Amino acid sequence: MPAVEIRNKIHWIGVNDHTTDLFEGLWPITQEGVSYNSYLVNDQKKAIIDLAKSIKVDEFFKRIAEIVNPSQVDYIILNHMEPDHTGVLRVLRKIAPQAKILCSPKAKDMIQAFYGITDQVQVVQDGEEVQLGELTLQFFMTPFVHWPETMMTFEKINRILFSCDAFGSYGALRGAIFDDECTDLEFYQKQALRYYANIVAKFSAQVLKAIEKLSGIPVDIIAPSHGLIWRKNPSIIIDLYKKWAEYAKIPGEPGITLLYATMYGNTEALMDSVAQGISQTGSSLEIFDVSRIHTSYILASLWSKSGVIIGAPTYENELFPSMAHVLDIAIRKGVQHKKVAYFGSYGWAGGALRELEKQLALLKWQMADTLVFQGGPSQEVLAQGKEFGRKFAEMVLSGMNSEKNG
Ligand SMILES: Cc1cc2nc3c(=O)[nH]c(=O)nc-3n(C[C@H](O)[C@H](O)[C@H](O)COP(=O)(O)O)c2cc1C
Repeated sequence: MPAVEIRNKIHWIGVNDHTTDLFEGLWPITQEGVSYNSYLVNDQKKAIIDLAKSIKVDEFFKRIAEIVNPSQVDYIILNHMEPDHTGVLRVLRKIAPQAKILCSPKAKDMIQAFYGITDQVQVVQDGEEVQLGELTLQFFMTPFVHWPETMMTFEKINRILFSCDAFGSYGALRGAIFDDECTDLEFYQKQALRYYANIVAKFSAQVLKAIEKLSGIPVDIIAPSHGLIWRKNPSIIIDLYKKWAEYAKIPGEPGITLLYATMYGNTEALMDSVAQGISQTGSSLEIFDVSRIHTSYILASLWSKSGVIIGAPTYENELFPSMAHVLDIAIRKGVQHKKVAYFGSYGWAGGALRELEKQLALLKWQMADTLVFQGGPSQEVLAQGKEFGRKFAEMVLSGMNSEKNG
């Protein structure tokens, strides 16, 4: 996709990545892709704000060359050191050795550690400004959104906030780079939530701090490093980020994530009854077979919904491994404050619940109900399952004030 003018003298010079299967080596993007948004300010001085992953080197330099000769770049602004934004730095340094790298105090050592670059690195302080001619860039430290060295860059005349990972999403750009040109905002909002739950959620307290810190700045356009540029309605993505960051402190919106795993269909049979019971209440419901659906997608649901139902059989005296894995990732990502219920089949002595309770203690999720059964579910157990789902969903919908009953 060729460079796109955002405002006079300011261009998007990003690249789409359709070949990386796992973002950060972990999160699937085979279907969705991702963009590495980079920006060129072509004033008396020329500045590039954030770069791209090294595999996109050819395309990236072609994009710069559409606007300026890459050797004439004066400033390279690194908001964040993660290699999806800095991977082409060594090449750019070779092409434009005179260009000054501007970065946060914490990023200086990291530039040396990641790329062996020490000269022409200039640290900027919180609030510091750099005049490029008509346009002025101002820097704001936003630590841990997403790494400790992260900062954001604000162009004062056009009021554009180059926010790096904050307000970003998975999803390659499909021709439209602006929110007002995009015919499928829902796709990017969904991918923004998945991106948030996978990558940013752990730092929700710092996200809220950053939003609060920047609230006094008159922002017209949010230009993140991944996904759409929000120029018509930046408040949409700001409000979503605020809401998602708050979910680190509260259970989330009323609704249920139903996770299940099954070897021979016994637990799955009960899952259908449980889902039937839930659906009678009108509660929102997302169902995931945890052995087949990647945790990346499950985390988005877990992060945003207040209730979780776990259906899994006993496996070698413990919880079924793929369920234990999902919950382990939820522990690492700090998914907390949920109400939870468990059901599952066992063959002779059970044991899944024992291990689950250890994980729930780490998650600080509150167990509301359990339903364990031996072998296949009888008609009676299926009826109990339906009731179990209905009762739990009603509790979730009513704000989850009911006491523990399992
Ligand atoms: C590899 C394997 C290990 C199992 N380990 C246990 C166990 O330790 N304790 C137990 O009570 N049942 C155990 N079972 C039996 C299952 O829990 C039982 O078959 C259950 O009905 C399976 O539910 P599903 O059809 O939903 O997978 C095991 C089954 C398999 C295949």
